[in-house]
Amino acid sequence: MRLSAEQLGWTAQGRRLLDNVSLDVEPGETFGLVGPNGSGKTTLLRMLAGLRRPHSGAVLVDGRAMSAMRQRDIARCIALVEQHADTTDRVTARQVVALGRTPFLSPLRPWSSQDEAVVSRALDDVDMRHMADRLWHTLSGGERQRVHIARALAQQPQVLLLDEPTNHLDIRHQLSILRLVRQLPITVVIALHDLNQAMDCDRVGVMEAGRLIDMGPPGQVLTAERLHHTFGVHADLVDDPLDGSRIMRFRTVV
Ligand SMILES: Nc1ncnc2c1ncn2[C@@H]1O[C@H](COP(=O)(O)OP(=O)(O)OP(=O)(O)O)[C@@H](O)[C@H]1O
Repeated sequence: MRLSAEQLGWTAQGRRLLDNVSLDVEPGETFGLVGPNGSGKTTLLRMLAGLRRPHSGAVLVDGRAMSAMRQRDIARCIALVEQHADTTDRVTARQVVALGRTPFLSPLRPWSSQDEAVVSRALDDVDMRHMADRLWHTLSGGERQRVHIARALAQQPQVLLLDEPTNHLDIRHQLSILRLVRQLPITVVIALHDLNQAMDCDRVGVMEAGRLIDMGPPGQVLTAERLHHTFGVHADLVDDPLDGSRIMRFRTVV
């Protein structure tokens, strides 16, 4: 499924938080969104998920205006994993993941063993099956994050939007979640602060002060000059002698 943004704009309290953002994410592509704190990544992801309406411009899903789609239809094809999603309800991990099936349920299509299997598979994918019956408030930050990713996977989306999905995870779970996301045959837009992780995306886009100022293959976009000008750090780019991949070594603040 193709996800497009056409000249998106959003203003709050006189500040232009998204400024003329245009983007085409191809079916099956993994697109990384990078940029300093406050550059607009979350604002853009929420708009791509249909949770925030643009003040100008449009989001298109396979060429169809999202503004003309019902929320339920959007939820049947697009899932968002938010950065700070939380719940105060007394629910188990499995119940949170089961919420991912909501867009598909109706009086004519009640909960079935197929839904149960999708939920179990999603819990397995994030290594949370063994904690499925734990209450939400007893889970650690990283465990909650994995449950939220499982909820999005249980939605079986064609477009998956992830807002810094690895920020609470230990290194093993970071690597396994990123590998899982890359292997999914769906369209993915993922906001990342770890620029070395962003190197594994098909393309990256750089946000700066609400604008998408550059996009392309990570090796072409994440240059020493870009790191200097947009991220305010001096860095060296070195080639890993084992596999030739590009690694960033951050040195000092500009
Ligand atoms: N509803 C709002 N009203 C006013 N300002 C807002 C609102 N929502 C977000 N902002 C501001 O918009 C800017 C962009 O925020 P956003 O969360 O999109 O950035 P981000 O790139 O995701 O940042 P981070 O890397 O810190 O998560 C920030 O300066 C934020 O304070």
